[in-house]
Amino acid sequence: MKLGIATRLTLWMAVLGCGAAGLTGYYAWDASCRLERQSAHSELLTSTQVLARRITLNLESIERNLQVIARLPVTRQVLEHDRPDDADRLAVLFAGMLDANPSYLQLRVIAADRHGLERVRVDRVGSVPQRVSGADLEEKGHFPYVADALPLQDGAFYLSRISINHETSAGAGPGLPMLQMAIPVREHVGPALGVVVVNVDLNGLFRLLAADLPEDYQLYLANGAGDILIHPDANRAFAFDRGQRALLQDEFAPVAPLLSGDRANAVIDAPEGERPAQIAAFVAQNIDSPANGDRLVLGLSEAESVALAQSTAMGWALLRIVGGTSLVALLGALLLGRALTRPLNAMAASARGFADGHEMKDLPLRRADELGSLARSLYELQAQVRRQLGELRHKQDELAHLSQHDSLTGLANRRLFMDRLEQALALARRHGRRVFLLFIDLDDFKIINDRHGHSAGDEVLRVLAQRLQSQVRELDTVARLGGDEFVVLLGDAVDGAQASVVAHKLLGALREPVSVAGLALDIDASIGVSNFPEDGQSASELLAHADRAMYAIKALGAGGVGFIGQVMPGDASGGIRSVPAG
Ligand SMILES: Nc1nc2c(ncn2[C@@H]2O[C@H](COP(=O)(O)OP(=O)(O)OP(=O)(O)O)[C@@H](O)[C@H]2O)c(=O)[nH]1
Repeated sequence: MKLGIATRLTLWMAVLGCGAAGLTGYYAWDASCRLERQSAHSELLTSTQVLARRITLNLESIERNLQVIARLPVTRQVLEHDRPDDADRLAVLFAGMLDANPSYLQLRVIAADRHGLERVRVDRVGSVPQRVSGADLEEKGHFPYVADALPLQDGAFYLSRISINHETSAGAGPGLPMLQMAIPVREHVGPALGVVVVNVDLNGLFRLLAADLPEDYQLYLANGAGDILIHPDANRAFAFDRGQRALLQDEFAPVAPLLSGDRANAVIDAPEGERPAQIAAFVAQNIDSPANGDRLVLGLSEAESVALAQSTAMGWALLRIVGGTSLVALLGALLLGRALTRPLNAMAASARGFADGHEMKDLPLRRADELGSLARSLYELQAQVRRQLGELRHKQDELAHLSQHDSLTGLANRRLFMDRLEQALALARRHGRRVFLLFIDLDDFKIINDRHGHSAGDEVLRVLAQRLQSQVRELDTVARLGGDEFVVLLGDAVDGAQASVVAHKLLGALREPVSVAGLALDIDASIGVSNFPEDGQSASELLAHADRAMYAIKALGAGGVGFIGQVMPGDASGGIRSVPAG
């Protein structure tokens, strides 16, 4: 199928318009996605770093609280003297501290002697601090938070690994992920009297720390081996406690350098797998204590769809804009295509009309653009073609005239004369009319040429031709057969008398002197007359008889008019009858 300019133009413009709008939209959306992703990376990393810093600060705060308790005189007195009053006062303090610190599960003072007997202990039961006393107090000397903390220097503290609390006898937090911190209590010098121990609820601690983070952030925590401690999917946390293994580096491979200490942080674009695509940031945080150090890896993640929500919304908005722009481009292309092709079609129709002989009209001549220029060119072309056609017709007319007329005198030539004679004979046959033919030959014309020159002879021929023409009527035909021979066809002469009158009138006109180059030249002529139907039936027959009559007159030597047809016996002219003038 052949497409027109309008269709092709429309398609091209539509493709270009839609393509340009689509590319612009795509690159704008892509740039927006990249910027928003970078922004999400940066926000996540900063939030994770802030969270890690909060952990450190929180642990420092816990340590400070324990230091304060360890240095209280009442704490030492409880350990040294085991007086109930002191224990009561310390228990009230512990209850107040549990109230003030929701992540504290348990606060205890444990003696170094008596196998590490708990002296003062306050547990959190539900949300209420509750003192444990009397026979419910237990010996804890064999637990690391006692055994490892007692030898510590003043100011140092013990920090347990994060684990699930399996102390079945413990009044608070059984089965919960937990962190224990302990500080020795001593006089200025000498061995420790005991330890102050706090059990911290890990989940509670992180709930507090992460309370002001956006809701869609998900928290990860792993120990130095990569064991997951906190995970959005609770089933993956503390897998080692159930004899399984769930490692953060298995889920997020780029975390491995953080665990080995090669890197401090990592930002990850986790592709879609078991869960939707995520953006995550991880920070390694050393938890140093004189007794045992550990490394924690803390992470925050956000679903990519949430992180890039604005870009997604912008993508849809861009899609609508691109769709609208494409529609406008399509309409514009359609209108432009029509605007361009309508005048072109009109011009094409005009040109076709011109080819069929009509004048070109409705051309957009006043337009200032290329179409206007094309229209003006067409208009000029039309004018030129018309001019040239006119000239051609004129030349054709000239040629036609030349082919039928004598170039010297302008009279009809032999061909035209014979045509007219044939026509006249046909009419005469049909209407039963007569036709008279006069054959005129100038006498001694050669002498004029010889004496006065050929051009003078020409002038004489022209003058005499005009005289002949002026003496006959419009229906009659005067022709020059060549040289000094003329013929006259009398179209409506009815009889010989009328023909004779005309012949003598012509002879008289010829005999008038002709002025050439200041000379008055006398001319004479011999005229032979034949007529249809008496003297012949055909044109050539009539012409030959008129010629014969003319020669017969010429032979008499004095010019004049002679008729053929009525043979006069004994006439020396051989049937030629000389007709006297008038
Ligand atoms: N100037 C001029 N002379 C012509 C033209 N055509 C023929 N002639 C001359 O006309 C003359 C005709 O000569 P002829 O046929 O002998 O006739 P004539 O001299 O009139 O003699 P007769 O007919 O016997 O009276 C010749 O000299 C031709 O050269 C022409 O177009 N112009």
